[in-house]
Amino acid sequence: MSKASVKSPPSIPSKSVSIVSQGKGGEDDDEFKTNPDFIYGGPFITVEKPSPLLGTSTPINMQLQGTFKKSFAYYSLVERLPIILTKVIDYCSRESGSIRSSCGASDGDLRSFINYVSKLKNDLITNKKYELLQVDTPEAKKWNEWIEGSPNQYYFTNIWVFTECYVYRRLREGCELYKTLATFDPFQEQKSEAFNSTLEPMCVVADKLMTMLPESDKDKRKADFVTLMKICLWANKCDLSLSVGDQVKLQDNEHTTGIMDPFQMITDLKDKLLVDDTGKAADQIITKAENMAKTIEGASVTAVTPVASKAATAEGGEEPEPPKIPCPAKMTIPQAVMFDIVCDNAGYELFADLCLAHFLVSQKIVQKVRFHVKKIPWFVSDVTPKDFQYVIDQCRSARYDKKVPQAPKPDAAEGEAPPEPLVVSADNLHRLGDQWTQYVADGIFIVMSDDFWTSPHVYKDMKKYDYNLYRKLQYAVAIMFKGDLNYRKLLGERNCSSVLGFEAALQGFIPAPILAVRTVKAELICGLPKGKADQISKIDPDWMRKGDYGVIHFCPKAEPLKVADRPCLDYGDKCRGTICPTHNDL
Ligand SMILES: O=P(O)(O)OC[C@@]1(O)O[C@H](CO)[C@@H](O)[C@@H]1O
Repeated sequence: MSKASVKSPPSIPSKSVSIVSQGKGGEDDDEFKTNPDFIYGGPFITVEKPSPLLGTSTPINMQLQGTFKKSFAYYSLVERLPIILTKVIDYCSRESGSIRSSCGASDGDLRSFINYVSKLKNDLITNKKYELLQVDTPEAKKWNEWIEGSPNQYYFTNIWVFTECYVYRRLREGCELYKTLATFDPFQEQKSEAFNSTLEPMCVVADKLMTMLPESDKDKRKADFVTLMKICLWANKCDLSLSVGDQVKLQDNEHTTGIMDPFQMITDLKDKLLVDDTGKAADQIITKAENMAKTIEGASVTAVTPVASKAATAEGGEEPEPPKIPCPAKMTIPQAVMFDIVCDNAGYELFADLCLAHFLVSQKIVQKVRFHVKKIPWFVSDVTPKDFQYVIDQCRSARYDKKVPQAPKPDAAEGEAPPEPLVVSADNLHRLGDQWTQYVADGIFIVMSDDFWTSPHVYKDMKKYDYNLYRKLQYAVAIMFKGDLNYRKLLGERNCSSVLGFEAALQGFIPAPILAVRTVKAELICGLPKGKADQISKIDPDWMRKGDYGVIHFCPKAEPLKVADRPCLDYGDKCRGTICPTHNDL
């Protein structure tokens, strides 16, 4: 069976880039040389400075950083991220005509953007100090506070996740600086190509999902829930940042049937699923959802309905004001049973998430699903609100037809008709796309894009930086965090012991029960049996860098939902104590 076409990074990081020193560093960095950034005793005399880098991998319990030259963080900063930026530059140069006409951007704007990205790339590879954002928005101001408050403000020696997020935020600023490029997504083309290249597995999953939607008995419902979590897991292989923008081919199992079948992939990759909490998660989420539904129903019977007030319309008539709900800061019972998905990649991975969401709604396990996406283009293929709409629209209109003739059975009688060919078509994909459009219109699928998801902060600090979002997450029956970046943030970007339990690894971040569904693409992991990590390292020393292995952790614990000790942040003065204007996301 051939492997996914994700490029394997070398285990020894490249030596092609020499990084300019900015601080005190380790002794064992033999290749480190500085550029002559000042002239001492004559021109072109190289000045040796102590290197800030260390020739080690990330020590246990340290946060991941480019400082450690044998780590994937270092390799990513020295090789992958510069390639991603170079591809943006190439794309803007190659497609300048079409970009200019679709955005209405001038040649000058596009050239300035290209220069901005080139400088950003140069600053990264030469380990310059971060620059502050220039755009004047409240969100950019917050970023500047975080940068200035950061104990280390250099690309390689700050925490890896901070630097990576900073680079994507800067890339965004490169667009924001030019009005005509304000909505330009430099990764749009790659995301569209990725979607088109996975139509076949989407059709296969759509066909099977149709059989999972009618109300089913307890055992089938659980089995289907488990299967869909695993479909979601392996869909996380489709990540264009790990592949530096190259298209990712899912595990190739076509040789068996002539069709790329994600369900077969679950069986094929069984041994690569290192932590499998799916059974426990399915049971506990279903039970919690049933209890929550009863509580909500009970509360709505006893609740005093707020008096429907009337507002004067311009014509002098009266119009009922939109319904009001209890202030989220005071509310201790959710308005609906909701499942939250903190999304990762667009394309096939988002499609898989939508399938799970559809299943949960159809089986009446939950009433709503909230999708948390990124407000701006992020880590190449992360979902933005536009991508969310794009994936649904493309499902509605996709064209796919494939007939695969099947070989006659070896024991077929003479003259027996050959088996029917296998047919893959987009018919069910269209149906799903239509249904999802309706779910969005009806507020059953809710798309949220809070700024926090594109901040550099790890999740144990969410309460401190975005209490409001933390509070909203508390209303969920469970939250599924997708992918590697979310996993890194869940674990605080810390190289904890691989045997540390998932709950302990979360360091107190438990707004609701958490389901982490991630293929392993960075050097941190928890919840493994003793000796397992070493055993896999012997088989493949680079196993944590390629997305070949996966984990599905579940932590059932959640912080109890009490009246908040802070005021309503969403509506400020408009919040009248216990009643707030409608939240469309609660
Ligand atoms: O979150 P995702 O899409 O699963 O992975 C994101 C990712 O590609 O980006 C990071 C480095 O850029 C790695 O940790 C990880 O491999």
